[in-house]
Amino acid sequence: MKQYLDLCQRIVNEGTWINNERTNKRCLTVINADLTYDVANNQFPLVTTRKSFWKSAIAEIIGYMRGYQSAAQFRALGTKTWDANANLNEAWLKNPNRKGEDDLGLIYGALGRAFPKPNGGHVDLLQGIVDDLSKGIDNRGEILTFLHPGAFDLGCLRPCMYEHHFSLLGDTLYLNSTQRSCDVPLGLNFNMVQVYVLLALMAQITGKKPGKAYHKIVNAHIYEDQLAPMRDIQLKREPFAAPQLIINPDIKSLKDIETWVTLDDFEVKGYQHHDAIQYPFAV
Ligand SMILES: Nc1nc(=O)c2c([nH]1)NC[C@@H]1CN(c3ccc(C(=O)N[C@@H](CCC(=O)O)C(=O)O)cc3)CN21
Ligand SMILES: O=c1ccn([C@H]2C[C@H](O)[C@@H](COP(=O)(O)O)O2)c(=O)[nH]1
Repeated sequence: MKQYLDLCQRIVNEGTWINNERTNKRCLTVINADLTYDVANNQFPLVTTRKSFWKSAIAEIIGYMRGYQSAAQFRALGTKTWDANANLNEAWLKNPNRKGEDDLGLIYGALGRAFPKPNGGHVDLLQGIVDDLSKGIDNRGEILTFLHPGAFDLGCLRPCMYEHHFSLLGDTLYLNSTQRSCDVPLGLNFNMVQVYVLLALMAQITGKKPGKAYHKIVNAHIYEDQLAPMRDIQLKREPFAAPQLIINPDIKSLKDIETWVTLDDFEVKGYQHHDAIQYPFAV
């Protein structure tokens, strides 16, 4: 939590104003941030200086692991966070590749579960990594990537957290996640949870111990209409201790995640937080 608040404060103190054409908003921006999550000791990185809707964040990462391509699938799992990008994003609405209401196109898991091969066919990157790690194999390239520059016009948004690289040291699983663009008040609140849960879940289904997760962010920004509540409300609050995440131990395979897991399989213990703050969302 401290590292999150330090990043927010750093943007407020040292950020540069950059005009963003896609959203037509200015962003106070810094380049490069590195966050670390201690999954081994269950230090769940949940923001405590406002109420966090962590279930939505977990729904998103499960949707990515399942290869979802529609905002309706995300809603059925328990989050509305993809509705605006599917149905209100001007550029996507005009794009002839959009297949109607709720379509997101080739985003995140839709690529990671069926990455097109240059010579035809697809590779299921996530299944390959799960198979290797379960056998104790780390080929120094256990990379789940959602980034395919040739597919940018086939989806509503380029992936923000675009790569997750898993590593084994003995029985301990590590994760390095990379994010190209980060909406710190809204998106990062979720992305920290997702990096943590991805390592915790992958360790659980491959029979490994979770170690640390390292989260690299390149462009970290606060939109102009988010600055006042961040600077004058959220940053004035004292954080509480980190809560703990409990994951249903019956989740034992990727098939389980694909078929029956719901948000009821996740519980947060000891979550003490300040009041909610509603930040504006830039589409
Ligand atoms: N500008 C922008 N920021 C983002 O963080 C973002 C995008 N666009 N587009 C794609 C996804 C969608 N994500 C979202 C979308 C909405 C919320 C949001 O509204 N969060 C509220 C309430 C969530 C809820 O009630 O479930 C929050 O207070 O955290 C968060 C992340 C993250 N991504
Ligand atoms: O997981 C996510 C997804 C999106 N974001 C934010 C980062 C940016 O503010 C926008 C995406 O806009 P681009 O113009 O494509 O960079 O969404 C996030 O923080 N986390």
